[in-house]
Amino acid sequence: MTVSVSDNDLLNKNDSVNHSARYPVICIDGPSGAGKGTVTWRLAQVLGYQLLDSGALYRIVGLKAFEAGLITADASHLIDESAVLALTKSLEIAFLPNNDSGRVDIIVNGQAVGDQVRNETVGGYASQIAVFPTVRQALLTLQQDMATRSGLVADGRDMGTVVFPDADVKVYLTASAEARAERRVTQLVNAGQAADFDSILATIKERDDRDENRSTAPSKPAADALLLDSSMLDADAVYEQVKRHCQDKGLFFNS
Ligand SMILES: Nc1ncnc2c1ncn2[C@@H]1O[C@H](COP(=O)(O)OP(=O)(O)O)[C@@H](O)[C@H]1O
Ligand SMILES: Nc1ccn([C@@H]2O[C@H](COP(=O)(O)OP(=O)(O)O)[C@@H](O)[C@H]2O)c(=O)n1
Repeated sequence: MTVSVSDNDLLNKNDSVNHSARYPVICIDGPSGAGKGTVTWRLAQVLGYQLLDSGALYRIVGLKAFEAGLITADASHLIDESAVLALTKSLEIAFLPNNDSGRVDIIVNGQAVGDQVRNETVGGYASQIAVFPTVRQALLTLQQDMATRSGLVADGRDMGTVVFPDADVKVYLTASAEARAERRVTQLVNAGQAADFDSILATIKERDDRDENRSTAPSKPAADALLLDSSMLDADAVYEQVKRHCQDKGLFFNS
């Protein structure tokens, strides 16, 4: 697998203040719906850093594994790890930051992958293949390589624990499962789609359970992470707290 990122205005804006050979890395980990993507995007924009949406990598592999018949939606049969690994290695992925959506667009083997990859079902596929150590290993160095060109804000489950253990800033963003399910309902309703709170809550809890209890790189706070519960905070308040923490760790903000 290869991953590339477009050289657009999101990248390297802050290069003038980063003269060291090692670029700053900010890790934002936590469960689904905690608000990681929202604060990651804003930090990347303000700081001019590159953005790593690591969940998108697992989502792409999960979707392609489902399409290839390697996994089922109900996680009912034993998955062939070596087949998922071979598929992972065959993928060429490009990320293109999209200012309209506040997310990265994803190109796989030259073809744009639509919004489908962001839905809850594909999140479930992702968490099925994310348990495999060999698949995680195949994704490791290409994630780490993204910190060699500019500052990086990395969003995921194991950014602070496994991928960037020496990161300058680590945040573990949580919220109650109910608050996160409510956000997903609002998101779907705003997109004109039907949303059932109870089934979304059940799906979120199932994914939390799989992500937190797998043996390789489980979702958990790094020992040196700031723990932030966003249940009672809006997105601006979360950003301000994370920004303050970054400043405490020596990162410079122009605005
Ligand atoms: N602090 C917050 N309070 C309420 N809603 C939020 C907050 N942060 C993000 N959201 C909204 O919740 C949804 C999920 O946020 P997102 O950043 O995608 O979470 P994650 O990346 O952790 O899954 C989005 O619709 C987003 O606009
Ligand atoms: N660093 C990461 C990122 C995601 N993942 C897996 O990929 C799934 C989708 O991640 P995501 O970050 O896109 O999900 P959301 O938090 O946006 O719902 C997670 O539920 C994890 O199973 C992972 O194992 N490690």
